[in-house]
Amino acid sequence: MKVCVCMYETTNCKVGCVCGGWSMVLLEHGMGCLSQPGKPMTLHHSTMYRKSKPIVLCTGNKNKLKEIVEIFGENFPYKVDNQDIDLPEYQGEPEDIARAKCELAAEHIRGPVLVEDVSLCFNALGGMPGPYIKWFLGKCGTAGLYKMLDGFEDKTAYAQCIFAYSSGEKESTVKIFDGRCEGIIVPPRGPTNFGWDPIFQPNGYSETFAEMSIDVKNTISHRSNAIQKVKDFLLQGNH
Ligand SMILES: O=c1[nH]c(=O)c2ncn([C@@H]3O[C@H](COP(=O)(O)OP(=O)(O)OP(=O)(O)O)[C@@H](O)[C@H]3O)c2[nH]1
Ligand SMILES: [Mg+2]
Repeated sequence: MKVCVCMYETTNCKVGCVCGGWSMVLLEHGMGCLSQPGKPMTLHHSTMYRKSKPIVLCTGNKNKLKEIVEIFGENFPYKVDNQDIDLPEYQGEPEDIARAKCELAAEHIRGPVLVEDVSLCFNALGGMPGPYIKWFLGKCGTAGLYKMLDGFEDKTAYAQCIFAYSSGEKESTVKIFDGRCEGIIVPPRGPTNFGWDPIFQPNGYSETFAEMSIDVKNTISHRSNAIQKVKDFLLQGNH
């Protein structure tokens, strides 16, 4: 990261911002910065948008993409492009799968990338199917997934969404953001257009993800919890 030292005094910034090369431009434009000396700057959103490289979100899942775009919202200051690259997913712990997927995406894109990997974890099964939910869903369907818990009293589960971000720079480390939503597995209810939504009923709600409005899902979901962390990270000037 290039280090800039602010040489201009503004109301908010006196000296020494570490800002990835932006402060001169911004300060010459009279925009100032909002950070404490030595801390990353919070930059003016529209300027960030114009100056920074787009973040490439690598996913082939249109439902995910729709939710991600909605959760980022209109005021998200970075341009996010989508590329449907078929990235191999290794076996292992969810975080390791997301990290490996992100490294492959960064190699391919050679720029800033975000990937997402989702797990549905049944507590009675020690967290399985977890990251393999896609394959279980494909082979057993939602009703079959519910039946997997027939022999267990414990129907509790959690949905986990891991975002992984890489700046795409050589030797940059992958940053992980883990978001979860606790709930129970129920017989399928509601529209069937997105994965296992019909069998996941989040705690505190009487509707499954599939039955509730997308606005409600997007405020409580595993995905929205993870994206909030991604947003906080990026808005601290980390992109
Ligand atoms: O009902 C759902 N509500 C959700 O909120 C949700 N998020 C993901 N999924 C499904 O869970 C598996 C994850 O696998 P996954 O993370 O590898 O996704 P994917 O392979 O479809 O896309 P990607 O890897 O290209 O991003 C896939 O079957 C997804 O369809 C969801 N189902
Ligand atoms: Mg996948």
